[in-house]
Amino acid sequence: MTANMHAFANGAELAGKLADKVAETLSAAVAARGSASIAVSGGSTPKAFFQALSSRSLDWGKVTITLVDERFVPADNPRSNHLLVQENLLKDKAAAATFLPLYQAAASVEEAAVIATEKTRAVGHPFDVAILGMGNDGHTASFFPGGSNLQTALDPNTPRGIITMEAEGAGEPRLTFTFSSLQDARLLVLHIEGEGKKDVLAKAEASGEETEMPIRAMLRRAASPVEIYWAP
Ligand SMILES: O=C1O[C@H](COP(=O)(O)O)[C@@H](O)[C@H](O)[C@H]1O
Repeated sequence: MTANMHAFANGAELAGKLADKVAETLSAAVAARGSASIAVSGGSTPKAFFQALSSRSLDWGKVTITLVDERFVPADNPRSNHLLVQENLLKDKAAAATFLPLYQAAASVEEAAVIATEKTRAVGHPFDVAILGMGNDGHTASFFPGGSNLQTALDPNTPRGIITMEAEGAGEPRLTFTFSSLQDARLLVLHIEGEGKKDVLAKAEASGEETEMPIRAMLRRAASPVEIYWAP
């Protein structure tokens, strides 16, 4: 519905300011409801933000962290989003948080999605914070153009939870929270960096099918305003 642009001079400044905003939102959630939840993205962009957030003082013991999406690979795989979070966020002060992984050592990705949905059922009604990324193809979470379950993932009537996604641009089969799970986060952030991503965002903001650039679903239909954090 609404998107607000927050532009910073560089990635380090963005990481610090976003960490401040997220820490403030999580602290307010703990004060208001006794606990807080955050779903974060993987990929190459969020590393500095994770490191900044891990140093912020708040009652991390009352915070649950999960992933927006994950590859169907175990946590020791270099492409695992869990590994990225483990190495960059679940340390320092944030080591006291509870982490709920999406990957499950199940026989199939479909079975893993069912188990992950069950294990994350208690959080995210709505999430206090959801941090989205965006690929150069306009995907967010694992909502890939041409994805096997894309229509279901983007359907506002698909319940909260995790579904599978396979797509040419995705590499491994994926596990992803659905659109309905993420779009009403109390703080909904799109974190992107670089001139290239700014151009992709401009294209996404223009007219066109959601299925061609699935980030459009968030930009157009999310119940919460999308707070865009960008740096060159
Ligand atoms: O595949 C993924 O990529 C996107 C964007 O990643 P980036 O490397 O361009 O920052 C990310 O948001 C998503 O969580 C991840 O699984």
